[in-house]
Amino acid sequence: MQTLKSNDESNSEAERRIQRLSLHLNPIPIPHLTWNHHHHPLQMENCSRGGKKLIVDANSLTDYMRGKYRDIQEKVFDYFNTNPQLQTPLEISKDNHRELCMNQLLGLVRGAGIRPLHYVVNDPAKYFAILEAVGSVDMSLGIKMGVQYSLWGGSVINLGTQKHKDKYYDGIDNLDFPGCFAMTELHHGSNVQGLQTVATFDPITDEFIIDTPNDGAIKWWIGNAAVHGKFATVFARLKLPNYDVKGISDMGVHAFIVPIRDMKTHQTLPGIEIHDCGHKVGLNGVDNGALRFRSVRIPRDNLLNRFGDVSRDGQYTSTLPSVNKRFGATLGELVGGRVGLAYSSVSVLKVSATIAIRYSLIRQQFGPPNQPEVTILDYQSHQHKLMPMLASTYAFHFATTNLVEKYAQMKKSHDEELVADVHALSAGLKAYVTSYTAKSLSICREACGGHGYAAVNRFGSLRNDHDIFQTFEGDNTVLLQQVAADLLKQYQRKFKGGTLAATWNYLRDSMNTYLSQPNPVTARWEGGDHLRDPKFQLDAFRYRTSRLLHSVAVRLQKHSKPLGQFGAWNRCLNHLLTLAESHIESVILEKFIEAVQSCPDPSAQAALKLVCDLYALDRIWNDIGTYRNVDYVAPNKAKAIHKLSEYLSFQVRNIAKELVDAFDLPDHVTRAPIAKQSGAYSQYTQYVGFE
Ligand SMILES: Cc1cc2nc3c(=O)[nH]c(=O)nc-3n(C[C@H](O)[C@H](O)[C@H](O)COP(=O)(O)OP(=O)(O)OC[C@H]3O[C@@H](n4cnc5c(N)ncnc54)[C@H](O)[C@@H]3O)c2cc1C
Repeated sequence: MQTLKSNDESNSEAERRIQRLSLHLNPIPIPHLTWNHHHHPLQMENCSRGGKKLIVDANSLTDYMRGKYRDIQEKVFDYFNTNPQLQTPLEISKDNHRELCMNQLLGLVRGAGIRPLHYVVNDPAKYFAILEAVGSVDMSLGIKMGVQYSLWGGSVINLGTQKHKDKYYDGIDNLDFPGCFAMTELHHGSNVQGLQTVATFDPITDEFIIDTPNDGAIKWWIGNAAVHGKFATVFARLKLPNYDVKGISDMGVHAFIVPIRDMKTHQTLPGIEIHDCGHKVGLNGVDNGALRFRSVRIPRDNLLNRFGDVSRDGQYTSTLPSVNKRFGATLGELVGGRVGLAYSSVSVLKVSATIAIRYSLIRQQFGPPNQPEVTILDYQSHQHKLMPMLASTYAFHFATTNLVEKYAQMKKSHDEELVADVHALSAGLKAYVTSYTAKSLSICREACGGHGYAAVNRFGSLRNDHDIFQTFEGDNTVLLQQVAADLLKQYQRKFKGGTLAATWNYLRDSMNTYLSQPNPVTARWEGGDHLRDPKFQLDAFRYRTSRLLHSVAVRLQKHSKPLGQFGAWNRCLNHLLTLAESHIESVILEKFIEAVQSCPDPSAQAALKLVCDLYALDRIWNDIGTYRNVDYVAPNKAKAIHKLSEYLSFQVRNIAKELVDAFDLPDHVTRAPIAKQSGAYSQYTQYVGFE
């Protein structure tokens, strides 16, 4: 068995070995940051592992990355740090976890005095910052808070009118009115228009009668329903007596406030049956339940009537002309949940990457005979696992921060284009980021070997709790199709001479470039300056998206005659999903490049540029087959891209410590003993009981 050695024990032999390990990587000088207005020379130092290493000041990087709302995040961290009774233990039963989670939320609101609904309404970016911090205390708590404030609170605020705000705002905010968001049914999750619960208007009593017409319509998976909820926003088909035809008209899916438990006794109200959805793969601090309604009467006022209303005499009114438009507007108001998930998923990725990288910097395994062992992050394979992931974490940080800003702007301006933009962008980023994080959590666990499997080192709970982020608030495969559909709409608009929404603007130029063949001269350019030029990188991403968009549009047209629209869509589905992902990658890169360019500190800017180049080139390399197939990249260039991305991984490894430090996650947030910033091994041995 190899003996464990501390970090300090590296000596010149080990350094020489690492140098040998990295000899195949020709150092390529870091190109001038031509867009750096400050023109400070970049500071480099000789690296013990060979080559040059950037000198990075993690603090200035943190200052740049840190959102405006760090103070409130620290308030959350401090509150839980100083209230150990509110920290979630590693082993806890489902029922205890649910109670603890409710107490954590009560503590946050009534103990720490943080009022999330206030921020949902007035400062959404601050609300998402709180959600992020709370999620890193316990992801169940983040979701519980999301159910109460984004979903239950958000539906009342965004789908209701002033009378609803007057009646419910304070109770939701101070948790007197814990509530649920009851959309999904046993038979329908993604296809919300297929919901079957009904709300029939009774003009005699001026009430709606809520019914579950069959078992397929039982509301399922409803967070906060099994134990704590007193109210639910129930999505149901609004039915009205139609006197003209002596029948009933279906006005489509609407939202209704339904009290489900008695305010005083907490007993389930008559006509309502509630069951527990049971033990889950993760998020067991959230009490998901199933609800059945049998002729449950609620006042007419409980219809959340912003987009459609029913008068005392049973007349339906709406400013929106069709069922589809009303449905679109209703769901459009709920994108906040998606924005929050994308943003929180990045924070899960930050925690996971921090644990894996900090540990990989102290862990040593193997070495040349009779020589000190090598730090595992110096293995090329390990760099390949973790460095592009670290680069992606940075990329997602800037992309989701931008999304949050856009969302906050949209809430203020209600500008129609911005609404459409945020809708598609939130769908795309939520799908892309949560899928990436889910895969990365397994990679991080594996990168930490056996110790990654100890529950105390977090990967198990992070993976289990986060996994469902891929499904709720819109299944990722379904969301990507919305992005593809939106791109096709924009594409058609372009050919009709219309304008493009801001996020898709690039398509105007790149579609034109695409329609000509790739340039055979630039296809051969392989110099480091060229490959690290943001213009080359963005062009390559956008070219791929434009090409996929054009080709799928042609294919859809071809297949729609024999197969119909639905059949044609299904025939091209994988192509459409690749298109959506490619587009989202372009947007992420664009936001990253903008963030690098606006960074005021030269050392932080140089570090970000390195990371951004790795993000871009690694993605291009991952999809090199596509680029080669159309001769966008000649064989020599493909080889240069591969070599450069390996080299960049190596360079990023050199500043990996500073890069994870810049996430600014204190040990009491990362919590894993193997990732402690000092004495990791001793904390780990103490955890299992050694003195
Ligand atoms: C822990 C948890 C908490 C939840 N909390 C709530 C809550 O509080 N309130 C609430 O209303 N709901 C809640 N949900 C429900 C959740 O929103 C749904 O599960 C989600 O929307 C997906 O729907 P589904 O389960 O019906 O999946 P399905 O739509 O049945 O999807 C199953 C599979 O089919 C694929 N698929 C479906 N449609 C298509 C298509 N058109 N093209 C290609 N593939 C397709 C999907 O990609 C997926 O892989 C929760 C769920 C869970 C597990």
